[in-house]
Amino acid sequence: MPARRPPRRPQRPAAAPHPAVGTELELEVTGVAHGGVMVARHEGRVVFVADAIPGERVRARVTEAKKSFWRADTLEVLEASPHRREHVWREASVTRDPEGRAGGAEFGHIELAHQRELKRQVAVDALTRMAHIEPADDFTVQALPGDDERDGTGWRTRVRLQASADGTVGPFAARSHTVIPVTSLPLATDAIAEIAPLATRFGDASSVDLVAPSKGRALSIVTTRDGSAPPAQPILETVGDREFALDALGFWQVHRAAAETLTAAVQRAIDADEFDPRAANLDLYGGVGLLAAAVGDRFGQATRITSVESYETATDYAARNLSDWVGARAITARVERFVEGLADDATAVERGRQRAATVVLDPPRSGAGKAVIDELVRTEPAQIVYVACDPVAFARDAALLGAAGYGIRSLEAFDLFPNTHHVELLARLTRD
Ligand SMILES: C[S@@+](CC[C@H](N)C(=O)[O-])C[C@H]1O[C@@H](n2cnc3c(N)ncnc32)[C@H](O)[C@@H]1O
Repeated sequence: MPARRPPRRPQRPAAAPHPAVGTELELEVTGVAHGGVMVARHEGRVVFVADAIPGERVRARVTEAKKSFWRADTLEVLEASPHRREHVWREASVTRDPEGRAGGAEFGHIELAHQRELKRQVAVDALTRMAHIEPADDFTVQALPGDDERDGTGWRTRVRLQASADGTVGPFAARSHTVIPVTSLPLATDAIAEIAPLATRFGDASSVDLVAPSKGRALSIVTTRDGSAPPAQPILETVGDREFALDALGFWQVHRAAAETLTAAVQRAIDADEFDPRAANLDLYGGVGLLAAAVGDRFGQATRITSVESYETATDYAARNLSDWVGARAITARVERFVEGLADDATAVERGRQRAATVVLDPPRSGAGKAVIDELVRTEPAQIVYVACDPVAFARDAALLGAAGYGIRSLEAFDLFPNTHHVELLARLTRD
């Protein structure tokens, strides 16, 4: 007997867009929010506005209408902020139709020093509101070497171009997956700009990655639509005198000066009096071992440290990159699995080593999260150095750490992503 098909569910009609979507508003922009958008109000409701600056009056079109907030795109600047300037990327300018603006440079219309001030405000707001931590009065977002001279351009050593159905490549539009053809990539390093195939059509590509390592020539790697992985390409990055091997498409800090800046900042953050080279020191979310090497280079040959990373290829490279330290090892694991039961399953000797440990953690944008923080604090490490690429996720984790008795002893912020809204924080935490 043929199998009976279940009766078809009546199809739900597609929800009609909210009547506000598409309407135009005049808005007074009053502040900055997380995520590269500014804050305004319309009839008491918060509207997050793209391509504006606090202090401006703009005409904007509503793109999304939720119960508690709306989103809008700036169409025209009616009263400009003194911090407004011509966008560093012509193809992302507010003078274009919002759907045709290139994404990835959402602060490019703001003077560089003021971008950093807005990033500082976002970080301070997240930390005070979510973690009840008040950064010191002199807390600022620090520029990386060379950025002021180039107005925050020429720093990206990695660029992904997306391919549209007709083979045109370019960045996605600011808030959609529409590929925008562009004639330049101002945030990219000169080496990438030179090889960028912006006028080429790629018949069967889904994306083209451009990678400019600090050693060797820049590479262009095509990923095809059939989903097959491009062949592995080992590259070398240098940080001071140290070399790191990695796969061209593996994680590496994107700004040309970021690896050096974070190495120095991690070395500076660790309190030598709290550091024990024989302890069960950890480098969580370790990539190819950049920050474990920073620890090893500061504290010498006898340093014991375990670098934990989920991507096996990166761990293989990390093992190689950390071979100078006999006490260093790299293991492939998800951090949440690695820390699970770490304290409970340890012997008394191991517990002593855990309590004496320095833990460096550098999670992805979503942060480490409750499960990881809860297990980590059960090991009671002597100090935690948290490298964060998202201030809100960091504030969430800092609140959990605070509840477990770990307070922030030092805090720095770096403008690793000029002309975008992103900011990097680096904090050292110890028990009260
Ligand atoms: C922000 S990167 C930092 C890498 C390294 N610390 C560096 O500075 O080069 C985060 C790394 O965490 C890895 N990762 C992401 N989620 C993970 C997880 N749940 N467990 C372990 N590693 C993870 C990624 O593959 C990436 O290499």
